[in-house]
Amino acid sequence: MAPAISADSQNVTDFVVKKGNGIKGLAESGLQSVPKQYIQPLEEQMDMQNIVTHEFIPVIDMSKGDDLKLICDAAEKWGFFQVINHGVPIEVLENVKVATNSFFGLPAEEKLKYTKENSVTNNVRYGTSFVPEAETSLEWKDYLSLFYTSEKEASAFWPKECKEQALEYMKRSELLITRILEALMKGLNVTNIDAPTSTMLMGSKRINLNYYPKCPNPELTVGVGRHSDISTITVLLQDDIGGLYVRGIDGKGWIHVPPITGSLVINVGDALQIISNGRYKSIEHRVAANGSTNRISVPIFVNPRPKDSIGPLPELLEMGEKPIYKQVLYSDYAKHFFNKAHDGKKTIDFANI
Ligand SMILES: O=C(O)CCC(=O)C(=O)O
Ligand SMILES: [Fe+2]
Repeated sequence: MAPAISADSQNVTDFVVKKGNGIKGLAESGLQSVPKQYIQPLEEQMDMQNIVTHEFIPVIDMSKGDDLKLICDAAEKWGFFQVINHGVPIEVLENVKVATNSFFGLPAEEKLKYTKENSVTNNVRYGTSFVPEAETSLEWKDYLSLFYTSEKEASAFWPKECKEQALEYMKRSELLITRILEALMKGLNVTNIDAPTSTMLMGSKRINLNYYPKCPNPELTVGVGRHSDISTITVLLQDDIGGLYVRGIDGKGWIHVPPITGSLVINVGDALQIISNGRYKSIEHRVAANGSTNRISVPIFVNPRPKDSIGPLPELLEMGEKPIYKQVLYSDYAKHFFNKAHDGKKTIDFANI
């Protein structure tokens, strides 16, 4: 099939970014090769020589009663783990995947209503890549990002194709999130989580619906470039396709996070690395593009509130630890992250002392 649009750069940007077709629309137009703005520099392309196959991120069974130490050890060593028997019903997970496909299945003119230019609220955003205006190479991904403020606002503004399912997934994950954060705090000898600590750990939430269309040259581009999340923790639902890679513990190589039906991937974000004074690690990760099939994922980013100031917990400093991060306003930290292309672990330098 001939491409519906010419490969001219301006045309591609117009079609994908401005007209709301997304990279999904472009991929479905029958394109034979990735347009040049999607070609990543050689050092960012996925090199299969760099895949570590003898190491695995832990899988923790939350029903066994021995999860506390396993969670803390995994967060310290790997920054990533998967949980099974976590209490979030499988139908809730299946429903949010179906809803993700429903949203991205909408015609471009419907999705266009939620772009940065058109959305009636900053808290609902449909977009493509990460920050197209700041990136030299684009990422092969479309997304819908939903910042939760209240049930009322979500009911009024979230797209009807995914509103209920996304809200249900968020609500049903709350207990799991609390349990994991409490375990992580216990690991730091913080047993009394007071109100300010609680809001710093989980005062706000953002849910993203990610869509990675099938790609004609997956080796040349990326689904998501190397980055660490800026959350305290991220709860990620992925489908059964695979493609998420996590930096190995020695900083070398990439470890695949294999899809496990019914599981959720948990990772530490920069905010928790800062709050824990470097004890828990926010590990770099990336998503490969796929040459044979579409992929979806649905992360919940558990965050401080924008107006919260974050820094190493006073309890740690009182125990004699020397702070390695300063206090930063979370909204400043987030702004720093969202104003530039993904750049691995560099974001956290913003909070270095
Ligand atoms: O799609 C995935 O598996 C991960 C996505 C991701 O890293 C992110 O949205 O921050
Ligand atoms: Fe991420």
